[in-house]
Amino acid sequence: MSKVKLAVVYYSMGGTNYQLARWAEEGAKEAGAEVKVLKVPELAPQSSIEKNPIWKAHVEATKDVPEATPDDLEWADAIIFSTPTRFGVMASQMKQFIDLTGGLWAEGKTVNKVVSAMSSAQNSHGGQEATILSLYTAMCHWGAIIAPPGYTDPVIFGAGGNPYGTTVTVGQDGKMIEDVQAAVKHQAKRTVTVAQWVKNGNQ
Ligand SMILES: Cc1cc2nc3c(=O)[nH]c(=O)nc-3n(C[C@H](O)[C@H](O)[C@H](O)COP(=O)(O)O)c2cc1C
Repeated sequence: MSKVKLAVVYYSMGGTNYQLARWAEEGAKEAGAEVKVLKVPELAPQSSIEKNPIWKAHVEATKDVPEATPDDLEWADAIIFSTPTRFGVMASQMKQFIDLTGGLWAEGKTVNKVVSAMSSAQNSHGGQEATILSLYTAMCHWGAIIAPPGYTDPVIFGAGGNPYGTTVTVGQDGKMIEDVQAAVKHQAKRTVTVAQWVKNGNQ
């Protein structure tokens, strides 16, 4: 059986979704996948980043994380997305990245990618599910196979119980107020498992 190739594609301003992406990487590696953690390209003007010390520090801390490209999606059997909730939908940086996959889509190369999504928001009911669904809507157009966690493991109940994908609430100080590490790792393992079925199921 050949190894599942997983791309964890994230956007983060303050580090939350970056941390979710790293936990997903750990979970997927434990499940035997080959993993790339990739950030989507920034769209905000440098002047906005400079005015926000937390944002500026995060950009600096993650400067060595490679930027995601459509080639990475072609490489991947599975993709886990992680994006902050922004006015109830995915961050524009993530949407722009998805919008640049039109060429891959036209060649039929987005079909049967196994996908799953995670998010964070400042309020416990601030639009997390809507954000994940905004990603899953685009995934239907890709012809991707959406692998939500559902309630496939008890850890989900201990992490806010979101069956659409792991989500976490961040306080005013930018720190996560729930412990979702185990839920993220479970979601990553499940994504790899489903991708394994799709990739090797006919062998
Ligand atoms: C422009 C903007 C819009 C946001 N919209 C929402 C929102 O609709 N609901 C919410 O609870 N939090 C909202 N937030 C807070 C972000 O979701 C929160 O800062 C983010 O999840 C932190 O993730 P990060 O550390 O990876 O950047 C918003 C933040 C910004 C900057």
